[in-house]
Amino acid sequence: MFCPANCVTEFPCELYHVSHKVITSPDYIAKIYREQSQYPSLSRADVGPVITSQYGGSYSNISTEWTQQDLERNEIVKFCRQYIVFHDNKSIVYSGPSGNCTEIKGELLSQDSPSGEMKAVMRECSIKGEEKQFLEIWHRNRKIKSLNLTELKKHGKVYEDDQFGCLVWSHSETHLLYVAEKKRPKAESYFQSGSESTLPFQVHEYVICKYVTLLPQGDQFVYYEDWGETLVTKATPVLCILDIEGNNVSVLESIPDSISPGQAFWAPNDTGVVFVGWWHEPFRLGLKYCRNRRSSLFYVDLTGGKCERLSSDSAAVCSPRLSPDLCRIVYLECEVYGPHQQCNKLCMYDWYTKKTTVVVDVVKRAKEDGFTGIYSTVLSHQCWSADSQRVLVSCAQKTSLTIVTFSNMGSWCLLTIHRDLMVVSCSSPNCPPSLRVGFLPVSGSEDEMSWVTLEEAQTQPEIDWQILSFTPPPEEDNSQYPGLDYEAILLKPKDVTEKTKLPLIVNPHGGPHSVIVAEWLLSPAVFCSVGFGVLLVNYRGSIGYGQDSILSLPGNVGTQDVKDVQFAVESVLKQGGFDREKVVVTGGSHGGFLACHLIGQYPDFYKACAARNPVINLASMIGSTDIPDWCMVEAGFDYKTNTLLSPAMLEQMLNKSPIKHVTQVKAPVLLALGEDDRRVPNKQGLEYYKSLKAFNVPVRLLWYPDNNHSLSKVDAESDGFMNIVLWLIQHLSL
Ligand SMILES: CSCC[C@H](NC=O)C(=O)N[C@@H](CO)C(=O)O
Repeated sequence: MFCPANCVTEFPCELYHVSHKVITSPDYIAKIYREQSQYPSLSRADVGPVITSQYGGSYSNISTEWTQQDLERNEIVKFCRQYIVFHDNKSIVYSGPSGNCTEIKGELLSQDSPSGEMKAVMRECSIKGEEKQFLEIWHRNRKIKSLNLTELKKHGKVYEDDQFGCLVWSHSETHLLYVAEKKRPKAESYFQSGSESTLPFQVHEYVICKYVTLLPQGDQFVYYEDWGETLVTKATPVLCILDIEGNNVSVLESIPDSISPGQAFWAPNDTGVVFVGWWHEPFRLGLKYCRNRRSSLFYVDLTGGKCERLSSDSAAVCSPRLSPDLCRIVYLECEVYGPHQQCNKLCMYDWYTKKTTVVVDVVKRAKEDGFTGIYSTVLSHQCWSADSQRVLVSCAQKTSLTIVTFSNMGSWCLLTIHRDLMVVSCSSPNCPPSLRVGFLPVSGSEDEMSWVTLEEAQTQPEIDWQILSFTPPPEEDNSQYPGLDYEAILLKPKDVTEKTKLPLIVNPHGGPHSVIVAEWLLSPAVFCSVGFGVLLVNYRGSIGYGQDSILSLPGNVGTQDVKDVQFAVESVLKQGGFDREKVVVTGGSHGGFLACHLIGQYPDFYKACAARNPVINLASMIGSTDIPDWCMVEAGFDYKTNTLLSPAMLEQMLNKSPIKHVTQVKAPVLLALGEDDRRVPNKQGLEYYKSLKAFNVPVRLLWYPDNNHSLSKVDAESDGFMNIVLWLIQHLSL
């Protein structure tokens, strides 16, 4: 085998180990990528009912779902694995896998019934080339029902997304609740309708066909507003109920026309349905990554059909979860508009007294206990302790993803909790996700938590990482929000000799109100294994550091965030170990905005840049993105749906944009754009591409058809990674 560091000696050679020269062989880099992309992520876990064996011991079955890139098939595969956990309801006696992995195909949604006796599956499959959706009921070892929802024509496609979608058993296990697109009347043209002679008669602009359905003529090309990035096929959701015994699907009609329902579940005693309703008037704004959309909790009574609002009508809510004693509902609430992700309140609605209390309030700044607030975008579907007294929330706490107080390093994500048996995914930048279980200790003894590992993960011995803290220099302090610190995660190859000077990749996250937590991250891990240092910066404005940090950024984008990143990089360079002549910057979306700002504002500092779907010009983006409010808020204005843009506002947006500095840019730029990006339309990247060309800056543009903002399809992600790493190697002359 040849040395991946491209020297002539036999591998592993001294050069590779001692000087940690960057691996430059594309084949070898691809090999590392392939290996590290094979570590799967945990996407879900369900705990079955407690079973008492004939020998008296108790056990629970745990079913887990994982996802993994399949580079050969060019798709993300989903598979499941079962485990058995023997316990005494307080501690685990014995545990282990109860079989091998099985790939899951065609399942849009699935849910076990509360007793664990049955399972419902929403399945999509192709029959004679046509996509059909089925709702299946499984009982023990057989499928007892398979309802062809497509043929039934009660509604359009079923919603399988995290925003609206659900598949929920009634407490009685007789009905199933789900969300689907509202049925659209098949529109006819005025000229190419079936045939005039077969149409019986015409009433105004409608045609009564077969005396039953109204077919609107001329509506064929009417625009349906959708819910934006990743939700482009979703416009008008409706709540649907299947009566299992009667094989009957009904669509709930009594929901106000001005709201779109989702995240539904059955009310206590199955008297009705509780759901989140998003207001969509005067028009829909994108929902993906946008927690700040006006929405409330509603209850629709199934006997009288009355629909009532249970929470404030001027807030944004999500993730309502009913307690095991069926008495209370907890949910997350935050402000409407403003930053897209914010610190949440954890609210609780008492079903019987109809009173709402705030369990955890917004945290402006961490107090002595260090708690920085709740930043989750979703609560685990099962998040209550068995006694309905405690709620478990996993959320960013600075750079850690933490479950309440149970961990300090790395990231812990609660997958589920059932009768106090918790299932978590646990990872860190040098260790892929492992699966652990443990019983929630009694209240007050949470520190005594002990975990059992069901699925071990291999620590990557070549990766070292640490969390760094920064205090901005006095001239960069924010006078309105003074004294805010921020952090970064630094990954570097292990066992580097003292003399070695590593190249450094700077990577600020997107959002900007998001965070990079210390979890397993594929690209940084591969960059590090290839021989780069990687600095992931959580500049002021990131979530997980208190609401004040978030609020410090709008109006200051392009300056405060840029300077925070630059200060972090300079501080790391001062520590030594990195080559200041070999610093490059990468980023996606707002991270791409920062990357392009950095090469414009520090033209001699960065030697190359790679940006995925970057925001380039706020003024030209506001008319085409699915979230125009983002452009106004980040540029420092309040958003109203009826605001008319003035030249002064557009000027301010332009002044805060990377395009403003394009004439200074020297670093060669690699752009990766998604053809179907609705969030940062590819015209943004194209605008930059043309400007760079005009100013003779080397630029290469990668265009990914059938990809949206995240460029996360397997071929786009893997091709993007290889192109980026080779672009950086080329322009650093490694
Ligand atoms: C109008 S696009 C604003 C940037 C975008 N924010 C929200 O969607 C962004 O930076 N997205 C991040 C994720 O938060 C990304 O990495 O795509």
